[in-house]
Amino acid sequence: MPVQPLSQKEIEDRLRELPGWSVENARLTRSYRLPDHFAATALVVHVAQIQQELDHHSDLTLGYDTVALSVHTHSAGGALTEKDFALAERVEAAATAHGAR
Ligand SMILES: C[C@H](O)[C@H](O)[C@H]1CNC2=NC(N)=NC(=O)C2=N1
Repeated sequence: MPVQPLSQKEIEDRLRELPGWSVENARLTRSYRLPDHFAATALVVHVAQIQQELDHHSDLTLGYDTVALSVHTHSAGGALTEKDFALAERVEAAATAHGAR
């Protein structure tokens, strides 16, 4: 079943539940600072596991002590959908566990 684009109101409501996340260039976006490079790398691996589990994949960028991600739903023509917010919620919990801020 195709996943439906969220309305602007739904997106704004969801964003209120996800501090630090925003919509940039029509993609749901967040960047994190980690304690060191190894912690940042571990978060990337954890996010990769979550993405495989959800079958939904962000663009992920690893820096020295930073991890940045952005996501939209390819199969909805690049719109934001429930899948993007479900991924963001899982990533947010993982990031906290890895000491991200
Ligand atoms: C076949 C596979 O389920 C699809 O290609 C999935 C994989 N990961 C995905 N990730 C994202 N961000 N959008 C998609 O539409 C998408 N589709």
